[in-house]
Amino acid sequence: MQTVIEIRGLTKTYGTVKALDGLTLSIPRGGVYGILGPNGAGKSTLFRTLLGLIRPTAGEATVMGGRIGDPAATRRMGSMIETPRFPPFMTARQVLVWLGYAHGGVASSDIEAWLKRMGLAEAADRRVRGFSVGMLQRLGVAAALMTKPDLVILDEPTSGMDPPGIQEMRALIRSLADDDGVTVILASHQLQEVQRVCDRVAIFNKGKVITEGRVSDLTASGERLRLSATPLAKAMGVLGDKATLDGDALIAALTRAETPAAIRALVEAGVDIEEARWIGADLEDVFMSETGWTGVQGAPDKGTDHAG
Ligand SMILES: Nc1ncnc2c1ncn2[C@@H]1O[C@H](COP(=O)(O)OP(=O)(O)OP(=O)(O)O)[C@@H](O)[C@H]1O
Repeated sequence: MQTVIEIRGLTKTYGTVKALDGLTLSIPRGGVYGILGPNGAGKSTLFRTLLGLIRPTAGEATVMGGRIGDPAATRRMGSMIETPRFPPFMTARQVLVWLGYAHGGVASSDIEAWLKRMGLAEAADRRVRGFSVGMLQRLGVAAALMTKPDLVILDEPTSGMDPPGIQEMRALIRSLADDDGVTVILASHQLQEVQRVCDRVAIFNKGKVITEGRVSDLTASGERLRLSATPLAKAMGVLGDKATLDGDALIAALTRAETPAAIRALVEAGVDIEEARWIGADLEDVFMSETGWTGVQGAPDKGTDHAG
C-alpha cells in the first residue's frame, strides 16, 4: 500500500493533557480517509501537527515523504481546520486573491472557478463579515483547493451547512478523490456522511487510534438479518433474545451459519417470511461500541493503541 502519511508514536501534551498519546497510523495515498472520535479525541491536534502549525512533544510523522513542516510537502497540501476566519472587511473574492498571493499566486480563472464550484459566485463581492458559518466553510474549502493540492485535510467541512450543501460537499469530496486523484482526509461528527463518503476510517479516543480499517469491513462485521415476517409476535417468540423489532420488521442477530436453521424453525412454526436481507452495521454502531460512547457522559475510557 502506497502511503501519503506515516505517523509513529506521535505525542502532544498540553500540561497534563495528552492530546496525542503515542499515535501510530499509516494513511494510504488516494481515496477519502475519515478521522472520527468524540470531542477532545485529538483530531484537530493531529491535523495541526501534520500541517506543521504545532510541534509534537515526541514521535515523528512524514507527509508525502517529507518530515512535517517541510515546505516542499506543505506546499502540496490544502487544509481547512475548523470554521475558518478571514479578515471581515474583505470580500470573498479578495480573500481568495490574498490567500493566493500568500501561496505564490493563483490564476484568477481558478479563483473564479472555485467561487462558482462552491456556490459563492453571487456572493463573491460581499464582505465576509456578513457570511453564515456554512458560507465561511465553503470559502474555506475553496481556499484549500484552489492551489490544486495533492492532499487536502478538511476538519468538519459540512458543519453549519444545510442538507443540499452537505450533499454537494459529499459529491465534491468524492470527485476530488475519484476524478482529480487528490487524497482527502476529513474529520467529521456526521457519521452517516462519513460512511457515505469515506473509503477508510480511523476511530480515535484520547489521542490514540482504537480502530482502523475499510468502512465496508468495519460495518460488515456487525451485519444482521432484517426479516419481514407475519405474524411478527410468533416470529419474535421463535427467535427469542436474538430478535429486536424495527418498525414492522424484525432484526435478527444471527450468524450466516445459524440462519438456515432459524429460517426452518420460523417456517415450521407457521411464520410467513415475505423478505429477508442482510444489513451491515452503521458506522455509528461501530463508533459507539469502539469508543464506549453513550452520548451522555464525559469522554469514555476504552483506549488500546492500534498500529494502523
Ligand atoms: N492549545 C491547547 N491548549 C491546551 N489544551 C489543548 C489545546 N489544544 C487542544 N487541547 C486539548 O487537547 C485535547 C484534544 O483536543 P483536539 O482539539 O485535538 O480534539 P478534537 O478531537 O479535535 O475535538 P473536537 O471534536 O471537539 O474538535 C483536548 O483535551 C483539548 O482540550
